[in-house]
Amino acid sequence: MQHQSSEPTVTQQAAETLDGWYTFHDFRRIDWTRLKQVEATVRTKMVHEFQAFLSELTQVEEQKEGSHALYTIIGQKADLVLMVLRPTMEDIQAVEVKMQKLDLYDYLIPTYSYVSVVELGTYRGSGEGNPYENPYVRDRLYPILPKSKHICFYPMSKSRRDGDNWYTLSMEKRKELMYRHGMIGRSYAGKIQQIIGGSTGFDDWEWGVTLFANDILQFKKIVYEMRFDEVSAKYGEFGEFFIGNRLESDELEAHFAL
Ligand code: VOV
Repeated sequence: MQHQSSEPTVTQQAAETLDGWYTFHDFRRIDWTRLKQVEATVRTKMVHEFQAFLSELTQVEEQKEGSHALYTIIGQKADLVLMVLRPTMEDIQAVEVKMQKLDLYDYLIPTYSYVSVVELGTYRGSGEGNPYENPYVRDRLYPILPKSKHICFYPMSKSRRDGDNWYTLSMEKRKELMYRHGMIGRSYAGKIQQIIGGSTGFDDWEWGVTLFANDILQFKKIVYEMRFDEVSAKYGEFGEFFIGNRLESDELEAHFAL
C-alpha cells in the first residue's frame, strides 16, 4: 500500500547558521549523605580546591577566551549547574576532565549534561561582509555570560510530525515565523538574555535554550507567551526545564557548610 502523507516531498533549504563558542552544561546532585561523613576541615579543603578551579575559569573569562557560570538548581533534578563556553570541543573536554578530578566532585553526582555550540540564525540575513568580523555578531557568538541572579535551561527541537513538520516548510515560511518569534523575544529586551546553542548531531535535542534574568518570573512569562506563537505552539518540542539561582564562588563555603 502506498504511504499517504500530507507533507510536500521537496527538499527545503537549510538555514545557514553562524557558530560560536562550544557550550557545556554540567548538572550535578550534591551527595549530602556522603558529604556529611567528611570531616569539616577536609570539606573546607575540597571547597577551596573548587574555588581555585573557578578562579582559573575566571582568568580565562578575563582574557575573553571563554566564559562560565555557576548556579544552584531548584528542585530534585539537580543541585548545581556549571555552564562553560570554550572555543573548541577539546577545550570543553579539558575543563570537564579537570573538574572531574577535583576532590569535591567525588560528592557531586552527574544528573544531566548538554553539549551545543552558540548559534545565530541567518533567517534575517547576516549583514554586509564577513559576519564573523562584525563586532556585534562576535559579541553574540562569543558571549561573556551575564552575572544575572537566575538561570533557566531547557533543550528543545522543532517538530517533524506529519502535518507539522518544520523541516518541510519553505524558507520563506520559516523566515516569516522566525521573524514573529524574534519580535516576541525583543519585547523581553533588558529583562531576559538568551543564549541559543545549536545541538543537532551533538546532543539529544536540536537546541539548548539558556535564559538569564534578574527577575525569575520573566522565565515563566516568556515561555508562556511563546507557547502561543506558531513556532512554539505548532513546532516546538521541549525537554526538561531547569531553573536556578546564581552561586558566587565566595558563597561556596557557606553553601557546603553543615
Ligand atoms: C530574549 C528573548 C529572545 C529573543 C530576542 C529571541 C530572538 C531570536 C532570533 C532573532 C532568532 C534567530 C532568527 C533568525 O533570524 O535566524 C532566534 C532563534 C531561536 N530562538 Fe529565540 N529569542 C528569544 C528567546 C527564545 C526562547 C525563550 C526560546 C525557546 C522557545 C520556547 O518556546 O520556549 C527560543 C528558541 C529559539 C530557537 C530554538 C532558535 C533557533 C531556531 C531555528 O530554527 O533556527 N528563543 N531567537
